[in-house]
Order: sequence, then C-alpha cells, then structure tokens
Amino acid sequence: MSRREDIDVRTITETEIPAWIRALNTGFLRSPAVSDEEITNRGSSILLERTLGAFDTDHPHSRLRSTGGTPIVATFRSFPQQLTPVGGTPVPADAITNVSVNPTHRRRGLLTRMMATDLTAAKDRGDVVATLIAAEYPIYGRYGFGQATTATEWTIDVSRSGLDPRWSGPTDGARIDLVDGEEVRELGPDLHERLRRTQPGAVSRDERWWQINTGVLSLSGDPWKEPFYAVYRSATGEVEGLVSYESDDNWGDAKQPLNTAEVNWLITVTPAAERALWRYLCSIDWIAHVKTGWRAPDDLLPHFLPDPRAARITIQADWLWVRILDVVRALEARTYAGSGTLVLDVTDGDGLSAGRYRLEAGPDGATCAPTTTAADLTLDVGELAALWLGDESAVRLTALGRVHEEREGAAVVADALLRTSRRPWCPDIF
Ligand SMILES: CC(=O)SCCNC(=O)CCNC(=O)[C@H](O)C(C)(C)COP(=O)(O)OP(=O)(O)OC[C@H]1O[C@@H](n2cnc3c(N)ncnc32)[C@H](O)[C@@H]1OP(=O)(O)O
Repeated sequence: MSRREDIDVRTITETEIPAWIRALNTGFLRSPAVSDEEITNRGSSILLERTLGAFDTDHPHSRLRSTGGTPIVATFRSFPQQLTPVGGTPVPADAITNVSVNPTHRRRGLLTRMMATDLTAAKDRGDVVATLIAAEYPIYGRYGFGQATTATEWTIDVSRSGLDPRWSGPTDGARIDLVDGEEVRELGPDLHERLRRTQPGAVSRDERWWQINTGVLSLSGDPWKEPFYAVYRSATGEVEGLVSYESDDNWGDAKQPLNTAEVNWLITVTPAAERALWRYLCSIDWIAHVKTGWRAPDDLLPHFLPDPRAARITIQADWLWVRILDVVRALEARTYAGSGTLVLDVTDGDGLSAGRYRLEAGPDGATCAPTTTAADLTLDVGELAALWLGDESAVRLTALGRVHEEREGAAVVADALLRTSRRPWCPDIF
C-alpha cells in the first residue's frame, strides 16, 4: 500500500485530462474507457486550476502508467456558480463535483485532502458558500456541509387524480405548445434566469446545461434520445413555463396503454403555468402515470389534483448541500421576515468559519459582525447552512441535540427570523 507521502494531491495539466476522466469513470463505476468525444466534451468544462487529482507516485509499473505519467487514483473538480439565498440576491458559490477515489485507495484521507485544498482556495477567492449534490448522505457533514434543500418525487396515478379527462388546454387565452430543442435553447435561459433569481436554493446554469439537456453536447457519448418539450405562454404571450418529458411504451395485458410520462425537468415562474403544465402532462392520451422528477417537498402539485392522494411520494431525500465559507456575507445576503437580534456561536471543525456572530435583522436588511457578547445559540456551520436557506427549524435541530440554546427560547426567535413560508428548491443536479 502506498504511503501518504507517496500520493501527491495537485491540480492536473491538460495532457492529464484523459487519465483524470478515466479515474473519474472508475470511481463512479462507469466503464473506465474514455472516448475522444468524452475528452473533448467533458474536457471543455474543466478548469485546470480548479481540477484536482491524486497521483500515486508509488504505483507499480502498469499499463496505466504507459498511458501517461503517474496513475491518477482520485478526482475532484469545482467551478463558479451562483446560489440564491432567501430574498433573491445570489451569492458566489464554489460548486463541487466529480469527487471520486478509486476503490484501491479509499479511506486513506484522499477526499479530505482534496476538499481542504478546494475549500481553502474558495475562501481565499471570496466565495460565500460551497455547494454540492451528495452521492451518499454520510460523506460531507464532516467538512462543514449541511443539508440545505430536500427533493421530492411524486408518481401521479392519473386515473385516481379526479382530473376531468376531457381537458384540452388552458381556456383563459394561455397556450401550451410543443417545441424542439433549438427553441428550448432560445427560450429556456431567460425563463430559468427569472426563476432562479427569486427561488431560494436555485443555482445558476451556463449555456452548457442547455446544450447537454437538448442533446447538442454529450458527456458520455451515449446516443441521445430526444425528449418532448412543451412551453406555456400566458394570455399576453409571456413564456412562463417549460417542461421536458419522455414516455415509456407500456401496453397492459388487456391491450390498454399504461404509459408513464417521466419529467426530466419542469420550470415555471407563475402558479398558473405550473398548474397548466401538470394538467397538460396528466391529460396526454395513453399516459397512466406521471413521474414528476425532483421537486420541492412543498410543491403545489399534489394540491392541483382534486384527489392529492393520487400523487404518491416515490423519492424523498437530501438534495443541495451547502457549506458556509463566510458567515457575515451569507447572513447579510439574505432577507428576514421579522426584526430581531441573534448571537450565534458557530463551530467549524475546519476552522474556516468558526466564531461568534451577532445578526441584527430587520425588514430593510441585516447586518452581521463578529462579537464577544453572550451567545443565544451554539451550532455547527453545517446546521447554520440548513437554517440559512430557510429549510430547517432551529427548534427541531435543538430537539435533535444539533443546536444548543444558550438562552432559553432562542430557537423560537431564530425560527421567527430565519424560516420562510415556502421551502427552498434546487432544480439542478451538478
Ligand atoms: C459531489 C460529488 O461528486 S458526490 C460523489 C462522491 N463519490 C462517490 O460516491 C464515488 C464512490 N466513493 C468514493 O469515491 C470515495 O469513497 C469517497 C469520495 C466518497 C470518499 O473518499 P475517501 O478518500 O475514501 O474519503 P476519506 O478517506 O478522506 O474519508 C474521510 C472520512 O469520511 C468517511 N467516509 C468517506 N466516504 C464515506 C461514505 N461513503 N460513507 C460514510 N463515511 C464515509 C471515512 O470513513 C473517513 O472517516 P474518518 O475520518 O472518521 O475515518
């Protein structure tokens, strides 16, 4: 087994991209083979100065070595992103992805080393938070990340929904039209910008997102199967919603269509568009079930249905994890429902954000500064992330023993300031 000092954690060079992708594929249990298309398409998103590899300098001679230099046994990459907090003023985020350690080198601290390198750089750069979507729940809490949003998927049994099957589109002058990928690339970015600037938990998307999700760019080289796209326009012609969905081909024993429409993504900026697009999906002939994709847990959807029980939860899990790197800027970036003062003693195993902070919040904004006055609450930086985006309750975390009240009743005060009427939602995976 190679010793710690034999494994070099550093940024990769351009010529090392193929070996890095091979290591990534191995860690993610995909075929390790790397195609030229994958090198070009995946490689074009790689920022070399933010892409780490772990190089085993003690690796015995192998064919891997002959493909170029020292074998890469772990991968890690980050890129710039914006995250919308409560109140809608996005903050710069360090988005982390492509984290993998080969099974031959696991549990030797490689992720810990790569994470420390990346988070230190992000803090130095001035990022307010780091973000990621976790493969498994237990991995990232130790690095100061907290579960900041939850995702829910419903499966709608259309026949039990109580919806009138004769529906044939909006009757208020709005309309729904099928469009192709090119039109999605034209209409989608503006619509998404409108959504994500007001949606706590939403993150920025670049042009690549739209290219990948309309088949212009393939990361894996797998053949593209074009989905259906439908756009909702209000009576005044405003684009207010867009959905991408596909269908399986399922004919039951009695030769009756029992297809499932699977939503890849659905974004809207008005409740009318949201209602109409779900209504549309539930009205398509042959469609017996609709799988909704990852929605906010308090999505309006079930209650659009006359019988909400027709929407059964099929997935409920943590989604966006947030690591606060700058407590002052994070707390000042969001808005607050009420007025009040809260002193938070924030612990942080990595020392990046530890300290005692006094938050003074009001309807016109908030100020936050380090303080020496007595704390109201003591909590880890990961719990702060969950409270910051509005999804968690300080009272609940106190009951769980994860937040400690230094002053009786402080958790209720914190909830009154920090909680929001709607839960945050991150529509993206990255
Ligand atoms: C944002 C994303 O990209 S999510 C994708 C994450 N990648 C994967 O899930 C691919 C498969 N798994 C892996 O590649 C690796 O096992 C990783 C990346 C999860 C962990 O890498 P490692 O180098 O083994 O982690 P490292 O040795 O630094 O572990 C640090 C600590 O976390 C713990 N840990 C690491 N992974 C896990 C896990 N999956 N479940 C529970 N604990 C874990 C370790 O036991 C260790 O604990 P300790 O400090 O108490 O001893």
